[in-house]
Amino acid sequence: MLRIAVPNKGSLSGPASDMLREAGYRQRRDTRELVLADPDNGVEFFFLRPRDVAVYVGSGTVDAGITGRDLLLDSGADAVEHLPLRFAGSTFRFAAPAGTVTEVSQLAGKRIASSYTTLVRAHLATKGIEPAAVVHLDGAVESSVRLGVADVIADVVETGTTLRAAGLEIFGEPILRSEAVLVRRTGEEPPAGLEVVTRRLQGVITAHEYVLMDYDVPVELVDAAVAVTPGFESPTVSPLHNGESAAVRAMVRRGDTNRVMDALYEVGARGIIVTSIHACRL
Ligand SMILES: Nc1ncnc2c1ncn2[C@@H]1O[C@H](COP(=O)(O)OP(=O)(O)OP(=O)(O)O)[C@@H](O)[C@H]1O
Ligand SMILES: O=P(O)(O)OC[C@H]1O[C@H](OP(=O)(O)OP(=O)(O)O)[C@H](O)[C@@H]1O
Ligand SMILES: [Mg+2]
Repeated sequence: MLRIAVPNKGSLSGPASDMLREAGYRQRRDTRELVLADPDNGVEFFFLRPRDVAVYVGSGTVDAGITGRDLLLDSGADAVEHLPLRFAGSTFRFAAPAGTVTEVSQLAGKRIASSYTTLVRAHLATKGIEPAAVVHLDGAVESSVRLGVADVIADVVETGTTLRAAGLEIFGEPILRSEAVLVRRTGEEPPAGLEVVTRRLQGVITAHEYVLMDYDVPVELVDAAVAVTPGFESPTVSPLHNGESAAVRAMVRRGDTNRVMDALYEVGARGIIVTSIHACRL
């Protein structure tokens, strides 16, 4: 059976299990369950700390796992990104009290607190900057400056709410753009069975990111309408019974739905209907 590590806690845990469930896999009902077999699909899930997932994958004790790109890079484990999963998006950034440190070059000689110290050290090394110290903290890193443990932090930023509440401001370019990722062991062929898991997860991502759009358009306007909705490969165009119009079906990015409907209406399409995709395999 393919062994897959899944975060047992934290912000990745819920969405990771939801995604696997949507891909047709059994997921645990009780958060105290540590292992769950899904024999029908030939997979066994191990619920592990998100920070440890890449370590298990790198050691070869599990075949693949879901973690954050930031956690993967910080772990230094022999694991590589296999598939970005498009949830838990965040940036990893430096921040300091307003006006104190405003450029990365000013980090020389400063104390920097983070839960991702390997990542921070590696980043500073590429810039040739030597800090006074890189202080490892487990969490609530935003409080470290006020409490006098550090001058600057490097932390996960999603909305920026936590930073603002702590009176901190980001500076410099993002150190990293992170999201949840499926990881596998470095330098090995993907293990047997991972291809099916990958295709299923890709199907879930596509079903979330795209909608199906149907519309009717006079035959002489089909080319203009199809230019607005080119679809994945090419849209399906079927003749209507009246012989004057065609029915068109195409996949459209969910975020573009209303702009595309406006454009189609302008072209002359009518009866535009948008449907969510429940599942797909491209
Ligand atoms: N607010 C957030 N938005 C998006 N991703 C986040 C957020 N907070 C943490 N993450 C991501 O979650 C992963 C860290 O998971 P981890 O469980 O260690 O911390 P957590 O989600 O902050 O949970 P906790 O602090 O409760 O242990 C990283 O990949 C990080 O980028
Ligand atoms: O930009 P925001 O939307 O505010 O989100 C980012 C915050 O969310 C996470 O914190 P969490 O609540 O998990 O606490 P932690 O620092 O103890 O991990 C992360 O570590 C940041 O602190
Ligand atoms: Mg956290």
